[in-house]
Amino acid sequence: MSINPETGGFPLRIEGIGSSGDGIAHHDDQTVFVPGALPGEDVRVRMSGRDVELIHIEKPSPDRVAPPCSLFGKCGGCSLQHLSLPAVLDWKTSRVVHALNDAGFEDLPDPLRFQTVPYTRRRMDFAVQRVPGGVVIGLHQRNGDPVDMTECHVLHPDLFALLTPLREVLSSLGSLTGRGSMIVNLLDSGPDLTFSTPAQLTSVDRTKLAAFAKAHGIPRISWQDPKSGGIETVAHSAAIRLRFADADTAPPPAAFLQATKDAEQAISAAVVGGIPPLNRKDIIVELFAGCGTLTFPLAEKGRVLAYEGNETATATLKAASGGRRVDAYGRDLGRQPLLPQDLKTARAVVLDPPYIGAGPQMVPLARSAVKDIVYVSCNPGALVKDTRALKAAGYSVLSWTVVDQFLWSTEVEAVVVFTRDAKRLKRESSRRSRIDLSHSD
Ligand SMILES: C[S@@+](CC[C@H](N)C(=O)[O-])C[C@H]1O[C@@H](n2cnc3c(N)ncnc32)[C@H](O)[C@@H]1O
Repeated sequence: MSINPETGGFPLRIEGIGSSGDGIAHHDDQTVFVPGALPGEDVRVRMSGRDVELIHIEKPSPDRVAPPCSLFGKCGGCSLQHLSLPAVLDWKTSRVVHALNDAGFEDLPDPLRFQTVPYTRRRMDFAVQRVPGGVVIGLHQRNGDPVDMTECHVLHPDLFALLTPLREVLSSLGSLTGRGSMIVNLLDSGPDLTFSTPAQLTSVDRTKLAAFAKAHGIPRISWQDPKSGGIETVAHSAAIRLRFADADTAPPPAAFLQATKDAEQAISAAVVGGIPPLNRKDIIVELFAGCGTLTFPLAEKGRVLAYEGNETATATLKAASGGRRVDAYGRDLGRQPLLPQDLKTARAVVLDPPYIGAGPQMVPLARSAVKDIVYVSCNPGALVKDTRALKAAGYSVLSWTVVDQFLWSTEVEAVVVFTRDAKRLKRESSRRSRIDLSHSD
C-alpha cells in the first residue's frame, strides 16, 4: 500500500546526530536513528521493525545542503554530505567536547579548529571486485558489494585519475578471481599501490602490473598475500619518499598516513605547539610513532625517543633518524607499556594511539612524573577511556585542536594538550584573557 509522505508514517523531531551520521529521535521511550535527518528537523518516517526510512522533511534544518556527490548514500563513504561543512565541523567539535566532559574535563578553553578541503585525500582503502565484464573499485561496505567509484569529492585527483586504468589492468589479472582489496597512498614520490587478490599472482599478472607501473609513473606496486599477510614488491622503479619536517622517509607498502597533507600539518603544528619550552637536549617520549609524522617535527624541539609497534614502520623511522635527535624503538605498547621509571627523564610525552586507544599504556603514563602530555585522538570513545586516568592523576586541559580530515564522514581527530604544571596553566589562562580583552575593545 502506498503512503502519503506528508501525512503518513510517524512524525519525529530530530534531536542530534549519532556516531554513524544518522539523525537521533525518540519515540515511545525508544531511541530511533533516522538516516538522512538532521538536528532540529521535523520529519516523518516509516518504521518497519528496526528499519527506519525518512519519507518527508516537514521543517528542514538551515544547515541542510544538497549533497555534492551523485554517489552520496550509496558508496559507503561520506555520511554527512547533506550537512554544510561548517555545521559538520561544529558537530565534530561537539563530539570532542562530549568526550572530554565524559572523561571529567569541564570548563574547556576554546579550541582551535581545522577542516581539510575537498579533493585532498591521499590514502584510501578500496575493495576491488570482479564483476561480469570488468572490475568494480569502490569502498568496503559493511553489507554488500562495493559500488563503483565513478565520482569522488574527497579523493586527490592524482589518485582518482588512476581508477579508470586500474579497472582495466585489474580486470586482466588471473589472480583477481572474486573480491580483493587495494590500499592507495599518495607519497611525495607518487602513488604507492598495495593489492591483495584471492589467488596468488601469476607471472603474467606480475608482468602486467610492472607494465602498468611503468606506463603510469608509479614508483612501487606491492601485493599482499591474503592468507599470510606477507607483502612482496611486484614493481619498484624509483625511490619511495615522504618528507616529515627535514627528514626524507621511505614508508613501507600500505603504511599509515594521516589522510590529507594539510591535516597532517595541522596535527603536527598542534602537537609541536603543545610542547612546553625545552632545551634541545630535553627528552620528549613519543608513543605510537608510525613512520615519523610527528617524530621529525618534534625533534626540532628536543631529543625524541620514539616507540612504535609495527616492525616495518619502526625500520622506516630508524632508517630516517640517523644524524637527527631521534632514537627509534620497536615495542608493543599494549603488551609492554612504558612504566613510570621508563619515563623518568621525559620532559613531555606525545601519544597518537590507534583507533582502539592506548589501553594499558595509560595507567603507567598517568602514574609517571611527566607534567605535559599531548594526546592525538582519532576516536572520541577511546579519548574518554584513555584520559580518565589523566583526570584522576590531576591533569587539566591546557588547549585542544579539532581536526576534520575525513571530510563529510563522522570521523574526527583531536590534539589535546594536558598539563599538571600549575604555572603553565596560569600563563595560558592569562594569555587567553588578554586576547579576550583585546577582542572586547
Ligand atoms: C594513529 S597511528 C599514528 C602514527 C603516527 N603518529 C602518524 O601520525 O603517522 C597509530 C600507530 O600506532 C601503532 N600501534 C598500534 N598498536 C600498537 C601497539 N600495541 N604498540 C605500539 N604501536 C602500536 C601503529 O602501527 C601506528 O603506527
